Amino acid sequence: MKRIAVFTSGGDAPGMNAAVRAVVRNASFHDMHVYGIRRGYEGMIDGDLERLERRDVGNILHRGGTVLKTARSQRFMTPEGRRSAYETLLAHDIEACIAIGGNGTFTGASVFTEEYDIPFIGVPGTIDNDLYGTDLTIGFDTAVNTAIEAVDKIRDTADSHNRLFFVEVMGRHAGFIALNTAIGSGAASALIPETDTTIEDLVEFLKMGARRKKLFSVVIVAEGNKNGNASEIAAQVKEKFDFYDTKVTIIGHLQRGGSPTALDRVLSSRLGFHAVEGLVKGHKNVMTGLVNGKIKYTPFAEAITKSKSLDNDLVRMAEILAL
Ligand SMILES: Nc1ncnc2c1ncn2[C@@H]1O[C@H](COP(=O)(O)OP(=O)(O)OP(=O)(O)O)[C@@H](O)[C@H]1O
Ligand SMILES: O=P(O)(O)OC[C@H]1O[C@](O)(CO)[C@@H](O)[C@@H]1O
Ligand SMILES: [Mg+2]
Repeated sequence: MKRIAVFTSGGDAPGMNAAVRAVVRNASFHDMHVYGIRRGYEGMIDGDLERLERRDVGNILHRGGTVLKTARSQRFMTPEGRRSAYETLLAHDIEACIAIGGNGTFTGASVFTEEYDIPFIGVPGTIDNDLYGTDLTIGFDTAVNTAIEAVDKIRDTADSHNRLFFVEVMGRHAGFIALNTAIGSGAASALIPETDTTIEDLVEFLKMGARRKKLFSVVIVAEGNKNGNASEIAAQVKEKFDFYDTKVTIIGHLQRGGSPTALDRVLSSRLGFHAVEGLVKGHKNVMTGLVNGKIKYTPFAEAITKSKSLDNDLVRMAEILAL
């Protein structure tokens, strides 16, 4: 294999640049030419790509965001868009692609590789950590660290004013960020999509805290939880229990930016490096993951259809430690 392409797609995640660097450097080691496609599938459709050499990916490992830019592409969802993307790859004699993104990106790759015979290897890059076939995704650790730092600050002011704060964190369909933020910041509770905590349950829990002289409280709300957004939940709780002065903070896209943590830098480097190793060994249409500390290749079909379950022990522990 002589010419490959790499691109980032979906939401950006801290560590994507480290993964791009690892792909380019290892592919160069194997005497391959690498093309960087800008703006994910959008750039693939538009022919927006250029050759990347070793020096082109210097000084990016520590930077957040993605130097290749990213996009959510409506056009790639159509057969016409995917045909244009294929024509771009043909025109540049690209023999394989390395896709850095989340479940949507690999769903797109799966559809594309059923239509066209070009091998793809996936690198899990999403702050949501919602991919089966890897214990961690690129950007998750940095996002959790950012959220915890924010909650530490909220605690100071919540404590000073005896207030109840609802802090909303990202996680479209998954509670990994919320649960880990709650544990790491010592929050009273986490409302996550994977559990069935109702407003009544939460109110009972907060009442118990108040009886135990808890003068302030922080509740972490995953955006994908079943009770609504943080403001809606705050309003419902206030109606049933108005002991605390209640405030809402949405951390939002702060969680997607910033320099990657050490863990994310090493993870991204390993996954990017082994994506190229996978291609060299003849793997195709698989996602490179890290399972129990070891590199594992999981077919796209499994990575996107199987769901990664939350560790129930962590859920139980979070509840007990918060009491
Ligand atoms: N069924 C599909 N068919 C074709 N392309 C798809 C499909 N699903 C997703 N894609 C492509 O993958 C892109 C990225 O997906 P998505 O926006 O869901 O982000 P993601 O990769 O899941 O990352 P993140 O969740 O971190 O934002 C989509 O914008 C679209 O171009
Ligand atoms: O930046 P956008 O396109 O609004 O996407 C936000 C979504 O992307 C993610 O950050 C990553 O999937 C989700 O947690 C969040 O719901
Ligand atoms: Mg996703």
